[in-house]
Amino acid sequence: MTALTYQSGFGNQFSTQAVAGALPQGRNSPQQVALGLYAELVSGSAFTAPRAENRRSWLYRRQPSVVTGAYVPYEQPYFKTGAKDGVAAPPDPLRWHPTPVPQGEHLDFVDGLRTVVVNGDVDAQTGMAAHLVLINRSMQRRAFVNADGEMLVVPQEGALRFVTEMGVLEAQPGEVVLLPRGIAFKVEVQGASRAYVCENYGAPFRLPELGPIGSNGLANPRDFLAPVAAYEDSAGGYEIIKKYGGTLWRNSQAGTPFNVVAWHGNLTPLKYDTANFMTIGSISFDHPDPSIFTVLTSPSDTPGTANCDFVIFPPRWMVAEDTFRPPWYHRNLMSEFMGLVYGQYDAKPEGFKPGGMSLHNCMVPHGPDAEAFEKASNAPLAPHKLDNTLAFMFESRWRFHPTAFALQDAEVDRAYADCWANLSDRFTQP
Ligand SMILES: O=C(O)Cc1cc(O)ccc1O
Ligand SMILES: [Fe+2]
Repeated sequence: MTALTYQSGFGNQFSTQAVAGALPQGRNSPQQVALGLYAELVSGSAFTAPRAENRRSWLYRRQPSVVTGAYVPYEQPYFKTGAKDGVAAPPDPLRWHPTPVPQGEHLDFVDGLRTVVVNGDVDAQTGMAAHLVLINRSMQRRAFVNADGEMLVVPQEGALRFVTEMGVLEAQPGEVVLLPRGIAFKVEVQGASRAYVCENYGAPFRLPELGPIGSNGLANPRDFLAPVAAYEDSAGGYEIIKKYGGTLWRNSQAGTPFNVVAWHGNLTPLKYDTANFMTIGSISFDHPDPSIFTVLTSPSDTPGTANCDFVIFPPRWMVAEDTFRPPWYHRNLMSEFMGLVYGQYDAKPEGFKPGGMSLHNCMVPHGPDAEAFEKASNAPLAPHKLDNTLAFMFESRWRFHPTAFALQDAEVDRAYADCWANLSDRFTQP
């Protein structure tokens, strides 16, 4: 396998062609595109969105994507959409042990998707879903198009290869991939693989403002990598699975959707290696808010109150003096869904396993388990590296509703609340 080529920079205006002369120069839509190609525009924002938020790309392809078959419904009962597909959210903290990848049945990226929590309303373009995807089979002559939202994929076990209309990307655990709304892709695996997915129905993810941090730091724009144009040459039909308004549809078409010979623009799949995240933390005292770990944010219409923040807890030094260093006990207006890619999470060193998940919804109290509290309250405060660890959080202003799958079929940790039971009343009256 040869190493893939990428182009660097979040939101850049990229130009790429797989065949010399395919990309029009000086205009987007010449009377005749070179090499017999068709021009097609994909808009990821309203035409009139402000320049900083405007996303669109021009695709030059062998056939326009309108050449396809008629859609019929497709059954995938575990792929859910919006708050309406969840059950009443109990006000308890919830945690799940890792769900193994099943071996008996063939599961690709589409059939292996298991929605865990949902909020919002896809028709109102608000909210998101957090899914697990359990994969043991590559998509072959099959592509997926999600008109409901962009997808942020967080591989947890196994490397994933994404063939997209705009080219090919590979990602392994520690890296993440952002797939824009409406762009066709398929996922190839080498063996049993598991990933977390954020499906974002709202405003597209962007880099957070840096405020007093300045012009550098956190996720730097150049570390986001876009693919170069690549097209499939092999003949034969394709099945397209399309998610549209919370319903899945399928069709058959004679050609491949991966027929884009050249493209330019700023709407593109991206990958990002979290090892490149420039982490900031306290160098004096106190535990800062986790917003310092924001990689990407999907804003809502209320300033500072995200539809979804993607936050990571990467390897970092803990040096704060006279401080309880792990997260504090807290209740949060925002709702917190977490996963663990590898290693240990400092607030729950034993109970939260790689591949597991937790849900601390709006105003649900949570914090370090009794063991972590005991340890951190008594540890010598020498500089200490939290190493070989990567947890993440999808944080949303909208309360998450677990799905029936999450509460009935997944590995719910029925004893989760016990992890705080030993936090006894230690008050001593002076
Ligand atoms: O609850 C959690 O584990 C996530 C979290 C981490 C942190 O450092 C501060 C607040 C917070 O919600
Ligand atoms: Fe929290």
